[in-house]
Amino acid sequence: MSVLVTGGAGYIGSHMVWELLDHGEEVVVLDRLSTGFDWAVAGAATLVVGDIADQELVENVIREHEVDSIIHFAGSIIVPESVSDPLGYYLNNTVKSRSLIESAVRCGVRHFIFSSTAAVYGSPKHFPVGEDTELRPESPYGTSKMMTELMLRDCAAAYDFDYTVLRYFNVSGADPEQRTGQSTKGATHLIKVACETATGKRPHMEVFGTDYDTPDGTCVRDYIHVSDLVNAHYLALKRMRNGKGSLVANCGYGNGYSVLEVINAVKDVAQKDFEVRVSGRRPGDAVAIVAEAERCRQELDWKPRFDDLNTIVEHALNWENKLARRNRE
Ligand SMILES: NC(=O)c1ccc[n+]([C@@H]2O[C@H](COP(=O)([O-])OP(=O)(O)OC[C@H]3O[C@@H](n4cnc5c(N)ncnc54)[C@H](O)[C@@H]3O)[C@@H](O)[C@H]2O)c1
Ligand SMILES: O=c1ccn([C@@H]2O[C@H](COP(=O)(O)OP(=O)(O)O[C@H]3O[C@H](CO)[C@@H](O)[C@H](O)[C@H]3O)[C@@H](O)[C@H]2O)c(=O)[nH]1
Repeated sequence: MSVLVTGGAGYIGSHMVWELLDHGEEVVVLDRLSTGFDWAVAGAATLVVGDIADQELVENVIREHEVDSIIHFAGSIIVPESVSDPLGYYLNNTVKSRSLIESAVRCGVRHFIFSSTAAVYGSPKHFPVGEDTELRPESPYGTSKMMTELMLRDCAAAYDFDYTVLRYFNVSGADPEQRTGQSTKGATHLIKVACETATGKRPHMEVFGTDYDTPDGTCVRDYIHVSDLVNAHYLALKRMRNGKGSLVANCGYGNGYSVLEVINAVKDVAQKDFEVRVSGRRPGDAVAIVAEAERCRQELDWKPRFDDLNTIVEHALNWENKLARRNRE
């Protein structure tokens, strides 16, 4: 029996592979290497290079590796890019997920975990945001993920199949042992960008909008350490294997930090000042979003280990320094 990790050469997927291997699971990764890297996949996992919508390939992999569960990370992830390329996002995130789900159903895969996002909520009026809040995505990215959630709900009702939808808030940090981290080229995520600026890879960075209705005028997010996030996936897998059925749960800590607070944390931890320029709002950005995180703790018995912004930043910086050393060698 093995677990198929789609997008396992990417940032979060490569951490998932280590989490599964650390728990003694057999792992097969399917990734087309569009934003991921073959070297990011742990050597003990099998890497198959290909697209999730190649049904012949996917179904062969499922049968050959006796896949009982799929953890589906593969997708396109940049909110503003989805605003300018909605068709690309609906294709890669929605249409291709449908194809993967169909392959799973045809091959009798029993458990499916899906990377959803806080972006399905848009900018909710009340905080923290519980799972039963109305879904009102404000970007094609969020809508593309919401549509996949709905397909999973309907498929679980029709076929012999359980699913877990995990709605991630802002994923950041890196493996504390530095076995993997975020290596994305041309990264757009705030903590990654700030760490690249702190380590001199970028001359300066920008703050997108200081005129929001928030305490310091910048957007507020709930940053979750990637190692805690992938641990929630492992617990969700165990829960489904124990016959507990389908689940939709937020993955965040319930703490909101503004863009400026995050940048200051990076400056403090790196002990470095760097240039920060103020620019206009970025299309598709929600104003503020913070998770109600109780369901994940209760249903999965999830006990986060890195719920601390400075620790997240420290691990992200360690990985950035490792990448910089690697590039110099
Ligand atoms: N990073 C975050 O803050 C965040 C937050 C919420 C949800 N998510 C979701 O988590 C998942 C993983 O995100 P990430 O940050 O690791 O991104 P990433 O870009 O590092 O990883 C995505 C991986 O999927 C692969 N991929 C993309 N399309 C594919 C396809 N059609 N077939 C095969 N492989 C394909 C890419 O090569 C890459 O390795 C995504 O689904 C994303 O929407 C991420
Ligand atoms: O150089 C930068 C980068 C970001 N930001 C701001 O920082 C905040 C966070 O942005 P970012 O790190 O890009 O994350 P989000 O746009 O919130 O989206 C992330 O978090 C979502 C969940 O909340 C996921 O679904 C997405 O995949 C993931 O990209 C936003 O207000 C951005 O405008 C800046 O001001 N400057």
